[in-house]
Amino acid sequence: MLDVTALLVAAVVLAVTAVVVSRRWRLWREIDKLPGELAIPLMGNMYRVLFLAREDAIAHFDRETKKYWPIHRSWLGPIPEVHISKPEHLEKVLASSELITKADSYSFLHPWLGDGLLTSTGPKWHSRRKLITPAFHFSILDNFVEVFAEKAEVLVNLLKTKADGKSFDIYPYITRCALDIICETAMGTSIDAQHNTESDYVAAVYNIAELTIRRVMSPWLLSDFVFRLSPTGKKFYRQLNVLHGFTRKVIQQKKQSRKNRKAGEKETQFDDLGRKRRVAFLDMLLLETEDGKKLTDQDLQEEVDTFMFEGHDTTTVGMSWVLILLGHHPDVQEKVYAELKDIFHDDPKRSPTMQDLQNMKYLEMVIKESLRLYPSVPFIARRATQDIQIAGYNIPESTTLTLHIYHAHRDPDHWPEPERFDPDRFLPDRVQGRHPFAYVPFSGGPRNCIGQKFAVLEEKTVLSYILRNFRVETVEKLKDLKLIGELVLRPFKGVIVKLTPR
Ligand code: HEM
Repeated sequence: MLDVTALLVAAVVLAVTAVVVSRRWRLWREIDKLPGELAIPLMGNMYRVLFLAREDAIAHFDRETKKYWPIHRSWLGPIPEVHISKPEHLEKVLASSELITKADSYSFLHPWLGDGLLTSTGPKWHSRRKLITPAFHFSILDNFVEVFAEKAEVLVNLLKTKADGKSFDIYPYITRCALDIICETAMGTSIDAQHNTESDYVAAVYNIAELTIRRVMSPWLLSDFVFRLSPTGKKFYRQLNVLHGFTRKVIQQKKQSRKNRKAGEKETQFDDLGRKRRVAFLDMLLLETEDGKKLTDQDLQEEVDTFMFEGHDTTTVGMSWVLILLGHHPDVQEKVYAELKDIFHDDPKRSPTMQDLQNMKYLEMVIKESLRLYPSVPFIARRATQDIQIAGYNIPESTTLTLHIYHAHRDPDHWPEPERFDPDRFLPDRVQGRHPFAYVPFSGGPRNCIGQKFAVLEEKTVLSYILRNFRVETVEKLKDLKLIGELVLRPFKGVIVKLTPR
């Protein structure tokens, strides 16, 4: 009897092994038809990046992508990854309503963002996206212009103390301004990060991104068990408690105040600081919840945390690159200034209205060209949930598809002289006829960025404040800047500028 059982177990183990091996064999055979560097068993191509300095990684990926242009493969240990850079090939993935599942690497964001809009997939993502889309309606964004302006004014006042022609890193100033903006618009709460630089919450937002990156770059921290026990993991979870504790508290307070209002308690038109009350994304989500579309506290927290994550680093680097590029191109900076003078001629100190922001046509072209050359999110990744044919190759299910937004924006077939900064590329007649996936800083298709209009309005407001008040110069040459593309694309050594008052 024992022999029969043992035989059966052995047969099952053999059959399962045969299926796994044949699947791996097929995967390996298909993937290795694509060009790419020599891969070694188990390690794949990781040997090429393991000892690479952080600031050299982008240059390395750039060389590799150009060498095998327009498509190549690499192996992250046993995991195959296909790199896609041509707009026509990006379209195949991004436009698909099937290929909407994020790559496994996004699981590093799970402890922080849970299964929110950025990381979820399938029916959960569909229903969330439908629910959240109205929160980004134009009328809601209109109510945020005042917030953008209020925070930008604080920024300009702080920068006045630095505008002595000496160089300094403007990046932390812009980060704190963007943090103030997203806190107020997402949660309706003011942390005043710009004055309160020592706040636990502000430090936690900073640290959590840094610790997430440290984990991604350290293969020995991949396992949750090991990570939790490591010093990096312990620090990570301490910071996570601060972040989640804060958002949880804000959600509870908002819910309570809505309950009080329903119970007949009259809410004043003004908040504790004497400012007119504004609607935040969280209010919109709570409204949806009261309309019967149930979102648990956990769901609300995931979405608020996702806005906090996606909504400040991305715009910070976006604005930083505009300042760097304008520092290198004083002629373009003067054209932007002339446009701003034209708009605000009656009162140089006036806060912008939505109409003013819409009139900043040239600044918008500058922002777009800057996002072309330096897209805030240079690479995104999906998991192939089915076989897919690209450039004559069959890419099997379960492969990681890494989409190089950075390289699509430099494809010489679509962008003549791709390295040249030229905002006129976005003149209406030059945009016409361009491939729809040649320019995708906000991704494209069904999983594009829900916050893109918000981002451009915020950037226009803050940049217009800075440029109305200061002339910006840069110190380092563009070609000497080393980039890092961890979560967002930024200059490794900060954004060093000189400001002089206008
Ligand atoms: C210049 C600024 C920004 C850039 C360049 C940018 C870029 C992107 C990109 C490339 C994606 C796709 C990510 C992926 O597929 O992995 C994305 C998704 C997303 N972005 Fe943005 N983003 C910006 C600002 C914002 C802001 C301000 C918010 C919120 C207030 C926001 C919220 C989101 C969300 C929630 C998603 C996930 C959408 C979904 O999957 O349905 N983003 N963004």
